[in-house]
Amino acid sequence: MEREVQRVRQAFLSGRSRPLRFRLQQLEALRRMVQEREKDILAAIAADLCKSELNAYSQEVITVLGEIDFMLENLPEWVTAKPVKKNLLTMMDEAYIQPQPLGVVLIIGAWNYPFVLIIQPLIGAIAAGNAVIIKPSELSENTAKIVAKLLPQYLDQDLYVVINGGVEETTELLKQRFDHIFYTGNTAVGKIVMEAAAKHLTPVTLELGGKSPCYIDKDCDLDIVCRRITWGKYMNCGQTCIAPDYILCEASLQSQIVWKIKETVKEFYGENIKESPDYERIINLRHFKRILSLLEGQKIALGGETDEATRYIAPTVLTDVDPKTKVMQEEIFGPVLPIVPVKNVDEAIDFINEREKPLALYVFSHNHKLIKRMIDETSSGGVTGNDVIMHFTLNSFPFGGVGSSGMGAYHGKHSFDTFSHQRPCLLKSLKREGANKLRYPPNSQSKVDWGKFFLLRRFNKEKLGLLVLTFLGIVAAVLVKKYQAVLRRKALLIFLVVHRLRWSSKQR
Ligand SMILES: NC(=O)c1ccc[n+]([C@@H]2O[C@H](COP(=O)([O-])OP(=O)(O)OC[C@H]3O[C@@H](n4cnc5c(N)ncnc54)[C@H](O)[C@@H]3O)[C@@H](O)[C@H]2O)c1
Ligand SMILES: CCCCCCCCCCCCCCCC=O
Repeated sequence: MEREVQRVRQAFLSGRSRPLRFRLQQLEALRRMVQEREKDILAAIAADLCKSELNAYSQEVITVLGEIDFMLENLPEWVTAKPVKKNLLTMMDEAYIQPQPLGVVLIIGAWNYPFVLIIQPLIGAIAAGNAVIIKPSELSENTAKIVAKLLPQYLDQDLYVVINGGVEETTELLKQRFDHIFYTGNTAVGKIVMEAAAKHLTPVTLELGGKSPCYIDKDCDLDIVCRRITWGKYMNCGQTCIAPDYILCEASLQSQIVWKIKETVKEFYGENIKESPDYERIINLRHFKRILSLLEGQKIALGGETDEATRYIAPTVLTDVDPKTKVMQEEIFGPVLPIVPVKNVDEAIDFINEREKPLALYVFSHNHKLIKRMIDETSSGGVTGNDVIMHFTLNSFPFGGVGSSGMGAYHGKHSFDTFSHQRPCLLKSLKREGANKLRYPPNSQSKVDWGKFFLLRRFNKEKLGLLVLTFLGIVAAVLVKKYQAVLRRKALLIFLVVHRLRWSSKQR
C-alpha cells in the first residue's frame, strides 16, 4: 500500500498533472470512457443494485457527463490567478491568488450510487491538478471492478489509481499520508477517517448522512407533494443519502398522505412492484435485516411486504410514529417512511432543531413565508422547497452536510475549490526600500503612526477620487521617461504626507 501511494506521489511530483492542457485532456478522456464503455458501466451498477440501466443512466451517468462538461467549459477561467485588492503598503506590488493542486487525494466511495460518488469527486480532483487514489465501496463490487478495469485504459496510470478492498485495505490505506481525504459514507466511519487523517494533519471532506426531515404544511397541494416525496423516497429503494427520511405534519393529514402515496406507488411501479424495472433491492442481507428491525412495533399503513431471498422491501409508510422508537433514532436508508405528527410549524422546527443537523431538509407549502421561516430557523446541508432531491442536480450549489451530516462540499466550482489550495502571492520589487524602512527596527511612535495610517486608514468615495487623481499623476510621471522613478516617488510622497497631516489633525 505504502509503495502504491508513493508511486502516485512520485507521479504528482513529476508535475505533469498541473498544466491546464493536461487536466482538460484527462477530463476529455474520462468523458470518452463513460461514453464508449457506457454499457459496461450501466451493467455493473445494475448488477450491484438491481437497477434498470435506464435508471442507472439517469441517476448516475447523466450527472457525471454534466459535471465533466461543466468543468471543461469553466476550468480555463478557474485556474487563472485572480488579482486582489491591495492596501497602501502594497499598492505598488503584484498581489493575486493562485489556485494550486493539493497533491495526492484519497477518495473513498459509498455503495449506494457507486459510480457517481467516486467519479464526481475524481473530476474535481483532476480539474484541480491533483493525483488521486480511489477506493470504491466493496459492497458494490461490480462497479468497483469495472472502474478499476476501465480507468487505467483511459487515464494516466500513475496519477489516477484505483485500489479495491474492504475495511482491512481501507484501514491500511488510511495510515498513509495524503494531502486531502474525500470520504462518502456513514457518520461512524467518517469519525474513523477523520481520526486517521488527523495523524498527518490531512484535511478532510466528509460526505455523511443523517435523517433528512420533510415538513408538509396543510396549505399545499397534497397530490403533487405526495408524488414528489414518493419519487425521492423510493428511488434506489430508499438508499439515497438525501432521501426524505421521515415526514412531519399535522395528525389530520396522515390518512390523506398515506392514500396519495399508495396511489402514486401504483402509478410508478404498477400493481406488482416486484416486477417493476424501476424498483431496486436492498444492497445486502445485513442492511435488509437492519431495515426490517425498524418496523417492529410500528403501525404499517402501507407496504411492509418483504422477501429475504431477493432482499425486497415494499414501499412502506408508518403512521403515528413515536419519536422515541428505533426508526426515529437512526438513518433509515431504505424504503420505509415514518410519519410523525406535530401540532404546527413551530413544533416541527423545534423537532428538527432538537436533533442532529440533517443532510437535507424539505418543506412543502403554498406559503412562501413559511418555507423561508423554516430555512431561517433550522440548519441542514441543503434545502429544497416544494420538492425533494433536486438541489443535488444543480452544480452551482455546494453539495455537502453540516454538523454530523458532514463537512466540506463539492460539485462544480466547489469541487475545484475543495481540491485546490488558494495560494496568496505577493510579489514585491527589490526597489522602493524607503517605504519599507517603516517596519524595520528601531521602532518609534512616528513609525507606528505611519503604520496606522497605511494599514488602518479607510478611504471614503471622495477620498478615493483623490487617490485616483494622484495615481493619474503617477501615471503621467511614468510617461516622462527620464524622471520616471523620481516623479513617481515624489507624487506618492506628497500624497501620503498631505493625507497623513490631514488625518493626524483630525485625530487630535
Ligand atoms: N453525503 C453524501 O453525499 C452521501 C452519499 C452517499 C451515502 N452517504 C451516506 O453513507 C451512508 C451509507 O454508506 P455506507 O457507510 O453504508 O457505505 P459503505 O459501507 O460503502 O462505506 C463507505 C466506505 O467506507 C469504507 N469503510 C467501511 N468501514 C470502514 C472502516 N471501519 N474503516 C475504514 N473504512 C471503512 C468502505 O470500504 C467504503 O469505501 C449513509 O449514511 C448515507 O447517508 C452520504
Ligand atoms: C430522466 C430524468 C433525469 C432526472 C434526474 C434526476 C436526478 C436524480 C439524481 C439522484 C442522485 C442522487 C445521488 C445522491 C447521493 C447520495 O446518496
